[in-house]
Amino acid sequence: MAAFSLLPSAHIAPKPTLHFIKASTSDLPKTSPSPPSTKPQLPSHKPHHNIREEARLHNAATVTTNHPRFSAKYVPFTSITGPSSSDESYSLDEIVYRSQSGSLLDVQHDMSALKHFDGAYWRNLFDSRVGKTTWPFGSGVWSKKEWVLPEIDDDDIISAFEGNSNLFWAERYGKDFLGMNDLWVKHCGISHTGSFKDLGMTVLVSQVNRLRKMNKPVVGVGCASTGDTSAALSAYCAAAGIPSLVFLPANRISMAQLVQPIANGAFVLSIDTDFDGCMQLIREVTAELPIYLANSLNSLRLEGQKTAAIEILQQFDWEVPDWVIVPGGNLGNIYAFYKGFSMCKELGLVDKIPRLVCAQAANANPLYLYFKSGWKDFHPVKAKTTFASAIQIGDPVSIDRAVYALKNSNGIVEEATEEELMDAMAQADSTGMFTCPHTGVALTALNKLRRSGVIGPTDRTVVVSTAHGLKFTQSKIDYHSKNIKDMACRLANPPVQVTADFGSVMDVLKKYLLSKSH
Ligand SMILES: Cc1ncc(COP(=O)(O)O)c(C=O)c1O
Ligand SMILES: N[C@@H](CCOP(=O)(O)O)C(=O)O
Repeated sequence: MAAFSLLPSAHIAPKPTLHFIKASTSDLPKTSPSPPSTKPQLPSHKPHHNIREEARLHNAATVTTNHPRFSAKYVPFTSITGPSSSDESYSLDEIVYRSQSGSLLDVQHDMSALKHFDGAYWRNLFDSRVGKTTWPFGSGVWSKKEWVLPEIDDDDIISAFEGNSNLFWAERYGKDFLGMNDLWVKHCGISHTGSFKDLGMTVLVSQVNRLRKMNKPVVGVGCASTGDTSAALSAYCAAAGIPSLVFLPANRISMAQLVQPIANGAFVLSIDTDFDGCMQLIREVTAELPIYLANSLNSLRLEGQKTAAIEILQQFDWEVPDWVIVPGGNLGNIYAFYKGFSMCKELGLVDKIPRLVCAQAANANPLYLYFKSGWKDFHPVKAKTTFASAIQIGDPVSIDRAVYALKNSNGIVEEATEEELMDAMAQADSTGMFTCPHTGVALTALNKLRRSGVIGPTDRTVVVSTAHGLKFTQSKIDYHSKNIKDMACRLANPPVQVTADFGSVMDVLKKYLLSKSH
């Protein structure tokens, strides 16, 4: 059989007023459970406003009221304390990525202001915004604006109405392969640029837009990338008219990922090193030049990414799943999920959080090794080539965030070999999905935990699918052509070559139908 290699390889309990800001009448606290309307009522003789103008008019028609002032700031973060309550803090309008001691930063919200409203209020508010086109709340991220970037002007937001992604009931996959009846796949890759990175990038680029309007020294925005961060950055910057610069490890990302920033007009550097080398370079460059850092070292990104967790709860009508499994590389996303779930608990939308599983490729597994050591020894690794190329990362910048998230969610770390992740991806595809290899890593983790009995048959489990399978077609072609060294590719389903005559076609069809009849 010839191989088919096509390509080169609310009810509001009023509380004492804190600060006062201008808020629209529709945002006034209500004593009834109904959430505020998010749709401005415009005079009928003004039908030609676009949604951004509608929001502008709506915000202009505001009154001063006893609405608490929501705010957020950067604070130092460590794996032991999490976000610190020390005196060190920075405005989100400062350009800062690390604390004085060199630790990570976290965006800390004024929780006492948010607690001015109860859980029912927030649930109703968020639910009221789903499925609308109201600017900016039609976005799954900005529908949670008060918890994301509360102080940004709606007019400064750059959004592609990202989020609101499908939570897919994996009925057949769960039943046939895992004996599970409540398995779900959160398709974060069915998104504007084909990965979950859109969720964070809308926040980061919106804040950059605001900083530039404030005349802060930001000439462009840059990132190191294994392909998805760069795609999202270049798309959002292109939409905003802001220059973007991307550092890519040469020959280590898929063709589809490479073409995304090129098409969106980014300044693309293909560098002869791996992702960790690119990350080091972009950190040095952004320390010297007026280029804003867009990697998840910048905690703004995680504010957007955390909304996927809130969205999962919302999609389950605010019931908490037992498990959420997330593939991990630079390790920002596992913390983002933890933060989203934790905020929902702290603000009374739910009463617990799920157990988190972070899944790594065995070829790039520093977190897994750390976990297995009982959190004793962390050592960066030299990441080896993996089909899950977007997580080929050996020295994750968010290691401390991941450790904190896992320790505080009774979490687990699992790993997947190349064969395991490719088989899992093919198996999921055979039940109607079209997954990426990183989702294959997460599915392998599920498989292992299910077989060892850690995850039970009726446990409600969500696997986070982080990118669209269409970005990784070459790996699927290689698999289904059985064109991978030292891999059985046991689920390969290559096309059958047949001559163009009725008899030959009938022969192969009969053989196929026979094989299906028992
Ligand atoms: C498709 C995909 N899945 C998973 C990840 C891992 O996310 P994180 O780096 O936040 O751990 C990335 C990027 O790193 C990615 O691009
Ligand atoms: N997979 C990422 C790697 C960088 O992660 P980030 O979240 O720190 O930007 C990518 O697509 O580049």
